[in-house]
Amino acid sequence: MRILESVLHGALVLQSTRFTDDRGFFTESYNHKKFSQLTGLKTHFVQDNHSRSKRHVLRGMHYQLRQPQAKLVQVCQGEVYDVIVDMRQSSPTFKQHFGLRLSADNGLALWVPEGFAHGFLVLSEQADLHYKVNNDYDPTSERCLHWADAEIGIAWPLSDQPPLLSPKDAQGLPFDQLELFP
Ligand SMILES: Cc1cn([C@H]2C[C@H](O)[C@@H](COP(=O)(O)OP(=O)(O)O[C@H]3O[C@H](C)C(=O)[C@H](O)[C@H]3O)O2)c(=O)[nH]c1=O
Repeated sequence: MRILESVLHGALVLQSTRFTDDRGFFTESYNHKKFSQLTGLKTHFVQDNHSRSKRHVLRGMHYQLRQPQAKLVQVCQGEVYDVIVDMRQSSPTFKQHFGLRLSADNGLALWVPEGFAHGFLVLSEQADLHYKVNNDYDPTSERCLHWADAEIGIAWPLSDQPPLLSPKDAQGLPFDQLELFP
């Protein structure tokens, strides 16, 4: 695994190392020692998440206020447009967002520190997201930034179809109504 670029304050785009042969490929999707040496981070992941979504699904933009989660996000099937928004008032990139295509083919991973809202739009027939988090799920402190918030202005690669949203995400709040991180 290597760092491709640093995006927003503290977030990283990583490239996994693939050992390809006639059968296909092998990759260490996560190696604690190599990740720590590469990033200098002392991260203890407590939960692995796996979500499967069909084309046009948009999940997000979510964050947990009281138990903020850092995430290491990868796609192991299909392709998504993955987006993070910096919700940390003290950050030099506060209110800025970054998006990229994560796919089973490109083998990219996104390191998302605590304090970011996270979401994605599915671009393939189906997409499986695998991501590690370093804090427990806390639905009582979960907040949802509306995916189309005009102040943030995410340029989603939408098709002619509107995104498929959960009722929760359809009721996401505007940025100026959300509690933020210090
Ligand atoms: C996140 C989570 C959910 N759940 C249960 C709660 C619901 O019964 C069901 C679906 O939850 P939800 O609709 O919140 O799932 P997503 O819309 O994929 O939420 C995630 O979407 C964005 C992309 C994120 O980065 C977060 O990890 C997370 O908020 O799974 C759990 O049991 N544990 C969990 O950690």
